[in-house]
Amino acid sequence: MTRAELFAQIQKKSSFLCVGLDPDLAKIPAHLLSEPDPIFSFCKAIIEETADFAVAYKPNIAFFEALGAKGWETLKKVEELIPADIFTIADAKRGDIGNTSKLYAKAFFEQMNFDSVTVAPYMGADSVTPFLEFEDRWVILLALTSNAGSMDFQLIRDENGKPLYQSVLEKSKEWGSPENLMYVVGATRGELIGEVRKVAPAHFFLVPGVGAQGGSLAEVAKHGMNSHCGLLVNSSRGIIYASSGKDFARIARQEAVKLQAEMSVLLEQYL
Ligand SMILES: O=C(O)c1cc(=O)[nH]c(=O)n1[C@@H]1O[C@H](COP(=O)(O)O)[C@@H](O)[C@H]1O
Repeated sequence: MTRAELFAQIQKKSSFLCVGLDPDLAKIPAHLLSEPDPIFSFCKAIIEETADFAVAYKPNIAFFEALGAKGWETLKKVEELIPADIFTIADAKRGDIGNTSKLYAKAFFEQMNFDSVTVAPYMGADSVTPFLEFEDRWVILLALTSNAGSMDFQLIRDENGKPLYQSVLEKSKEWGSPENLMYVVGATRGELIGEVRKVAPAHFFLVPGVGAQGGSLAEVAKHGMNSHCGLLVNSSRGIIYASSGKDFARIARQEAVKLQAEMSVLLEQYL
């Protein structure tokens, strides 16, 4: 999917919601456990109920990989089920020496048909650029993550006072463009989102951390929105586990509607 197509979807749905698919056998409603593929049944119901309000889905690969070979089959079926006009993110946080990254890219862009994959920047240019060689496919590079451990490295300052995440942004902008490179910026980072925006004015940000991790959607929009919206805000547990009963999909839909309604107001305000 191109940047223009993604923006068109955002405008059409008045939404920049990414629904995170983090399906855990220990958390999905008990009545699904007797189904032949409980994780698929769960994701299918969530997708069917939320697709009108979401512009992206982000299956977190760990939740599928943990189930072994069957998990990979389920992941492929889930990816194929997502409507073609919705952006797909393989949240795999990959990155390795060049020839290995190339095969990671093939796994997600050829074996499966994801629009994008999350990638860690730590190993540098040759670990990231193989993912950028696929037409209309995207790298979503970890910049400033939502977790407490992000302080350990990402906020370390160099001798000029520049934090490491800023060096990651500046360097990686040479590898791709706003047409094929996004950044992960955690919703829990408040006004720092504005600092990231200064360095990357045109790029999309994938923003996890609203809902279960406590980030504020209004703050994210205030500091992060650009003229093409420039934001995909993810919520996983806050939507998919809003109910553990037989009504889980309907309640997930309600949570998605709530976020979309808030996003619609923010789009009116800032675009
Ligand atoms: O790359 C990510 O998606 C990611 C980056 C980050 O900084 N923080 C973060 O929480 N995530 C992912 O975003 C999702 C957040 O889930 P919830 O906290 O349940 O909404 C999980 O799949 C995380 O792995």
